[in-house]
Amino acid sequence: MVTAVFPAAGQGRRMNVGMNKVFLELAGKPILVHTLLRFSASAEIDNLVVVVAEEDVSSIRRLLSHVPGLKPFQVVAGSTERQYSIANGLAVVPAEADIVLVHDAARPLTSVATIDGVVQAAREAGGAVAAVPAKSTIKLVDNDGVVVKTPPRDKVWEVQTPQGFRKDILLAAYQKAKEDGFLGTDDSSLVERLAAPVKVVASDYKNIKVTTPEDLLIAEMFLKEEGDGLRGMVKQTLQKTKEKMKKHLH
Ligand SMILES: Nc1ccn([C@@H]2O[C@H](COP(=O)(O)OP(=O)(O)OP(=O)(O)O)[C@@H](O)[C@H]2O)c(=O)n1
Ligand SMILES: C[C@](O)(CO)[C@H](O)COP(=O)(O)O
Repeated sequence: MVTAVFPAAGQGRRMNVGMNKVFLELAGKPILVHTLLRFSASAEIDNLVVVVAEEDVSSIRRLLSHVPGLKPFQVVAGSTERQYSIANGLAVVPAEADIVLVHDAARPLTSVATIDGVVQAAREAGGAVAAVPAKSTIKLVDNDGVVVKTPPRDKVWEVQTPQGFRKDILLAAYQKAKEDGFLGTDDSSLVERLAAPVKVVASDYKNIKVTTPEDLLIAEMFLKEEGDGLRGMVKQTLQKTKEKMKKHLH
C-alpha cells in the first residue's frame, strides 16, 4: 500500500501575497487541489495525507470533501518547519502502508509517469527522488563568496518531489534527524544520513515548485498548454521560425 503525504502548511513568505500560496487558484482550481488530483490519477497511490496549518484543518477537510475524483484522504495539522509538518503527516500513515511518498503541495504539475516511477524505484532501492539534470553549471561557494569547486554538470541533478521511501527507512530517518537536531530541506537528505541508497528518477522541467510570483504565470501557462501539448507548441514555433527565415533568405 502506498500513502502520499503532502506538506501544505507553509506561509508562502517568498510569494508574499498574505496567504498560503497553495490555496491560490490556477486554471480555476486551488494549487493544492491540482496537486492532489495528479496523485489521485495514479493507480499506484492508495491514500493521501494533507498537512495544513492548524487553523485550516476543518475548512480544508470540508473543501476537499467536495472535490470529485480524490483518493481517500486525511487532513492533519502541520508545524513551523516543512520537516516538522511532514513528521505530523507520517504519524497518521496507515500501518498497512509499505511505501510513503512525500510531495510538496506547491508542485501542481507532476506527471503520473514521475509519480509511478518514484513508487517503483522506492520499492526496488528503498528510496527514490524525482529530479532533473542541472541546466546550468553549478558552483560551490564558501562563506566569503569565493568559488570552492565546480562539480561536473553531468553529475548534478536538481531535486524535486515526489520523494518516495520504504516506510521503515523514512521513519528511521526522521527519528535520527529528531535525535540529532538535524533539519534538512528535503526528505532524501534525512535518509542519506542513514547511508541508505536513494535512486534518482528522471522527472521533467515542468514539475516546478510554485515559490515566487513569476512561478504562478509559468504554472498557469503549463496547465493551459497541457491541452495542446508542449511538443505541439514547439512544432508550431519551429514552423513559424522556418517560414520567417525562408522569407528573409529569398
Ligand atoms: N512549516 C511548513 C513549511 C512548508 N510547508 C510546505 O512545504 C512545501 C514546500 O515549501 P515552500 O515552497 O518553501 O513553501 P512555504 O514554506 O509556504 O514558502 P516560503 O518558504 O516562501 O515561506 C509547501 O507545499 C509548503 O506548504 C509545510 O507544510 N510546513
Ligand atoms: C523538497 C524540495 O522541493 C526539493 O526541491 C524543496 O527543497 C523544498 O522547499 P524549499 O524551497 O527548499 O524550502
